[in-house]
Amino acid sequence: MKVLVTGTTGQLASSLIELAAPLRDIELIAVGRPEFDLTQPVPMREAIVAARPDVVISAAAYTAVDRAEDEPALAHAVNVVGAACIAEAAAKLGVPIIHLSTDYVFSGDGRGPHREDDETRPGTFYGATKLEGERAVASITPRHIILRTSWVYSPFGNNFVKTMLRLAESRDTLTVVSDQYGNPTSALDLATAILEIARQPQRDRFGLYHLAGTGETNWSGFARHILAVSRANGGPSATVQDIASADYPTRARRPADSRLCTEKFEKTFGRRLPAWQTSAETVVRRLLRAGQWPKIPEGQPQV
Ligand SMILES: NC(=O)C1=CN([C@@H]2O[C@H](COP(=O)(O)OP(=O)(O)OC[C@H]3O[C@@H](n4cnc5c(N)ncnc54)[C@H](OP(=O)(O)O)[C@@H]3O)[C@@H](O)[C@H]2O)C=CC1
Ligand SMILES: Cc1cn([C@H]2C[C@H](O)[C@@H](COP(=O)(O)OP(=O)(O)O[C@H]3O[C@@H](C)C(=O)[C@@H](O)[C@H]3O)O2)c(=O)[nH]c1=O
Ligand SMILES: [Mg+2]
Repeated sequence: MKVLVTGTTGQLASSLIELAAPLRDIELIAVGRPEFDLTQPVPMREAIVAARPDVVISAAAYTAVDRAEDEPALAHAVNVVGAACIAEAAAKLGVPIIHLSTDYVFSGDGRGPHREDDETRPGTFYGATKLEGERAVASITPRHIILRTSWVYSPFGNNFVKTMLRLAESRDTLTVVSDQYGNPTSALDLATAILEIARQPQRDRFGLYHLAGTGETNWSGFARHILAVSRANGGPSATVQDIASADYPTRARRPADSRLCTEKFEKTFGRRLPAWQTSAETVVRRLLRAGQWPKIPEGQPQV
């Protein structure tokens, strides 16, 4: 079968490309920049229609959480208008779309784990555009599987794991917020589950689901685990000091508790993602082997 993913260098797109490469039954096509830009979504939509995939995975998004506060129009163009255009292509072909969304649709002021029908109230512009994007996709085609995931890391692109390894190279102590709770998710685990869903006939499984790594932590707990694994494998290490969000000012205010309840996904699809600690260990070890943890994300404070 032919599976099309939007985005070419994103964490999830890269994971899908890597995992699908050896599979005989899946031909994976990635569409994205520089050829196609979601701010000009019509050519992208037409290219998708012309490619005639059996399923579309809508993974590309504007993901710079802080920068989105200052570039609301761009974030909206990509996450809402762009996502809608991708859904139009899937609708025109009559094929399912698997669209990715985020835990940041929740304000995080209430207690998690959040269920799919819990009240959404994004506190960031990124979260607001992702929520509007979900709604646009759902209104355009009933054949949608919307997956809200969280705290994604991988050997690819920019992410918190790479940032921690990078900072630990030059510092003895890292200060990391300990009052924001969530579920770290490996993009490779996510991609594995998505390819499995893509293979199955969808029928009555369309809808909205939460899908994230099993177990929960806060950012400092995540950092501590990353650096413990790194240290044990001869990589950079540092002491992690807990701080409050108030002591780590950022342009966008992150949710305090955006933990996701993944029960609905488990009941419907009969699987859950591995424990976040196990998957994080796999990714850290792989990064250490490759000697790679480049680039602190643009627009992020580099304390
Ligand atoms: N990262 C995270 O922590 C989380 C992500 N998600 C969601 O999961 C999905 C996948 O995220 P992830 O793989 O981590 O994202 P990344 O930030 O790693 O990658 C984003 C992708 O979107 C593409 N993109 C951004 N702007 C445009 C544009 N104007 N035109 C075309 N493509 C564009 C990028 O393209 P290019 O390759 O050209 O840079 C890149 O391929 C997204 O929908 C995201 O909202 C949900 C929860 C957590
Ligand atoms: C680098 C760093 C970050 N932090 C804090 C800032 C923030 O509250 C938290 C996480 O930082 P980041 O900027 O890496 O994470 P952030 O960009 O907010 O990650 C989010 O990205 C989007 C795309 C999503 O959809 C979310 O699920 C989530 O993964 O850690 C520290 O406390 N110390 C540090 O040294
Ligand atoms: Mg970030």
